[in-house]
Amino acid sequence: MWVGEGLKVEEIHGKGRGLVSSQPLKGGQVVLKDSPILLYSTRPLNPQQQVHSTSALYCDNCFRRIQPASAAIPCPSCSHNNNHHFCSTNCLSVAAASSHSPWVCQSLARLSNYPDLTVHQPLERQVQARYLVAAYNLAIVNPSQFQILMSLQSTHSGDEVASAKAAVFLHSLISTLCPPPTTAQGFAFTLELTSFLLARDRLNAFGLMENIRGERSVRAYGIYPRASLFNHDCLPNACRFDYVDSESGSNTDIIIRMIHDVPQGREICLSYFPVNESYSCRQKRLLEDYGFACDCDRCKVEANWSDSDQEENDGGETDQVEEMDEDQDEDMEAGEEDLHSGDDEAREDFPHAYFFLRYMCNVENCWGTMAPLPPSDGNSSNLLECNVCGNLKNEELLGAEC
Ligand SMILES: C[S@@+](CC[C@H](N)C(=O)[O-])C[C@H]1O[C@@H](n2cnc3c(N)ncnc32)[C@H](O)[C@@H]1O
Repeated sequence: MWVGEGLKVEEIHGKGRGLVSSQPLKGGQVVLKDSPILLYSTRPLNPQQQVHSTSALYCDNCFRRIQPASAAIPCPSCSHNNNHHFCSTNCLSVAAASSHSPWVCQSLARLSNYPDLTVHQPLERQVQARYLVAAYNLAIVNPSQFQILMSLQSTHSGDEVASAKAAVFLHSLISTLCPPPTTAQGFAFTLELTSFLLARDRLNAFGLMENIRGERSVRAYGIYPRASLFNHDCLPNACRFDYVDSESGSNTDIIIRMIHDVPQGREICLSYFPVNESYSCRQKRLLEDYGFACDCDRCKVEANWSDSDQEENDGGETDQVEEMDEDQDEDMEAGEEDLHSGDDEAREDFPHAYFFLRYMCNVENCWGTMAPLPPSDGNSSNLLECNVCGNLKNEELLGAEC
């Protein structure tokens, strides 16, 4: 499979498949642009349960914010319960032929009127129901993309009893209220398939984020088959950008850019969550949500920290970053060799301080990761962009800012 500029798929010991650089890569270089095969909203199924009455309205096809909300075009089939909206007639007709087919429309309407799901279950279950409807719809409208979904990693993780219960509940609900049409080729609607689909979602979904008045939430989840091949590292060398509110026709694509230079043959990894999380939180999340114990270089170092070191770092490592000796920054260049170099005591205790100083966004409570803008004419850019808030920072001014 061709995955992206300068990347190849390899089996990585203990991790399954992963992506490795097939040539030296430069900081800021775009190594992958990927389109979703599936997108689904995180809104409650019943609009009356929207947590904030002021919550933004998104197009149910392209997931751009609809502004003003009065410009929204309701789906003519489910407008009676005011459930699904589009930003244009084009999005409405594209969705009607794909992600918002008559079966989806009917299924979501039935599910939204079912209190056992919408009142007595957590929001997470309703979002899983949306995902299952989207996945079974994919099997009907685009069997080849459904096969791609089926090829993604699906090892079970976390609380297996709770996951099995959720699968039984959702499967029986869909079987009763809205079974997928039996005409669909290439899949059998079984409890086993439902539970594998849920596991694939847990391990592979990327969140398209929203930031309203500093409060971050996920507006939609997407399955990006090539980006799903990136393994996790707590000190990633690449990070993900999306520009979902942009006017571009491919606004739901995600872009993976290199954070710094890496040589050929190095595994390229993302962090599956903000890099400021403490060692214990990271280990817990990775085990519960992704089914593995992380043994990356950063975890190896932090595993030896004392409890007081851990506590000091819980809730954000920025304090330590701010305390870092500025000389360290001057000593080091952006290249990966430098990130792993250093033999003084401070670097052994906290060799990744440099990473936080340089590549973590310094906007309050953002915790985004910064990567240089794409190089032009083979020259790396001095401007770093935050993948959460879009803040730009000039590398040359880094010392002055800190
Ligand atoms: C999004 S998938 C990544 C691609 C996956 N390795 C594959 O073969 O398709 C996430 C899964 O990859 C594995 N994985 C990712 N990062 C890992 C790491 N640092 N150590 C061990 N396993 C990892 C875990 O099984 C995790 O649930």
